Amino acid sequence: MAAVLELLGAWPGDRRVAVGLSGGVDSSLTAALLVAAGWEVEGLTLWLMSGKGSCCAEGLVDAAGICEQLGVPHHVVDSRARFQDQIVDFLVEGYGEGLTPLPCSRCNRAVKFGPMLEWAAAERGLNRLATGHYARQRPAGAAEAQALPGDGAGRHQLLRGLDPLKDQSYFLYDLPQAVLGRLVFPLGELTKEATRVEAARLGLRTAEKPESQDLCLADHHGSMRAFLDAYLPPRQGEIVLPDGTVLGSHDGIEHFTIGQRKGLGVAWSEPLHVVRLDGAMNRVVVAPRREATRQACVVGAINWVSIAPPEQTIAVEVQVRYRSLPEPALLSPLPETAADHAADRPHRARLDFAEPQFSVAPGQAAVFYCGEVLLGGGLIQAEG
Ligand SMILES: Nc1ncnc2c1ncn2[C@@H]1O[C@H](COP(=O)(O)OP(=O)(O)OP(=O)(O)O)[C@@H](O)[C@H]1O
Repeated sequence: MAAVLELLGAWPGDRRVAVGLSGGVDSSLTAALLVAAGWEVEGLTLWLMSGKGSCCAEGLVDAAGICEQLGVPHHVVDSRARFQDQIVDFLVEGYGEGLTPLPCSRCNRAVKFGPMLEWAAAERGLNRLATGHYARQRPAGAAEAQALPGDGAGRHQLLRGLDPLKDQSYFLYDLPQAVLGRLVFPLGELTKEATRVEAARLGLRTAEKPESQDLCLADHHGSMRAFLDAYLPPRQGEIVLPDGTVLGSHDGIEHFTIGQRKGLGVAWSEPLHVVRLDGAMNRVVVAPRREATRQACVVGAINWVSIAPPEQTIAVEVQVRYRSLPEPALLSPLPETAADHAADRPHRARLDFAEPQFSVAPGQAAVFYCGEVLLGGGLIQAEG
């Protein structure tokens, strides 16, 4: 803990900071550490959803309680409309089209970090934001000289959190440089275990709160299935082999994901996996495992973080899911199309995996690393 306090104590420049408080133990300790290191802290909670539960009313109360305990101001910003528009509607639309959309990175960019920084600057004159994410940020200039497969000059770097089991850098790949340069992640240096121990030692009232699920919407609705059922009416369709042979039926493609084997409800001579979700035909396509891997994929809407957009093929390690292991791949930039050019994330690339990959799901993020440094990331595109 002494090392974190030392790091925060030596942080260059402005020591006034808004802390994003969810009411959980991670953000509580983040605020407590910054206070202990002598920073001027104000708590900021985004009200994301109506209802009870730790993500809603309960979270707001716990966040207010922590601020009271630490003797710092607390602010609540009603962001329910933005969350509904940017996350809930986006998810429902994506699942309906047969994607496996990733809400968290989008939420961090469009709902949390950008809007929190804007609010803090406009309303409180605070230009820095801290959160309880397990990731690390190295300000441009402070970045240690390190061999990266691209030009990292003048860029703020994003690094994995030191706890390999909690590292959340994957969900932060889409943050723009202007945002990254204003962030502080005190917990990136800690393990989750150390966070719990320190929160208990400091007597923080949220120290014993149970870990939330990876996805807040699943927490809120009880399960992902319950969330989807609330928004998408059941739509009966077929489960088929790639040649069109009908093996069974389903009640909505949104309940399946690429690579899934269990719960298909079809019998075949060998185990089958979901290989494609066909939104137009409302079909789930299944095949034996050997047909469920991909040697390559196209990634779009890339956000380059710790290096400038490369002009040539580079070697990276890539994660195609939050919980997947980093795998070696070659990344080759693709020419921009007119549609790419119009978008705010114009860069696309092709990934050639060293080994065939399983569970490469359109809609999920492919995030590129060089060791602990997050280089960039983008969204896996549907085939063809
Ligand atoms: N509604 C919110 N308002 C403000 N900041 C938030 C909110 N939700 C999350 N955050 C910030 O993002 C960080 C990571 O959020 P995540 O949902 O992954 O929670 P977590 O890892 O369970 O953390 P915590 O224990 O603080 O809830 C939090 O630690 C907090 O700083």
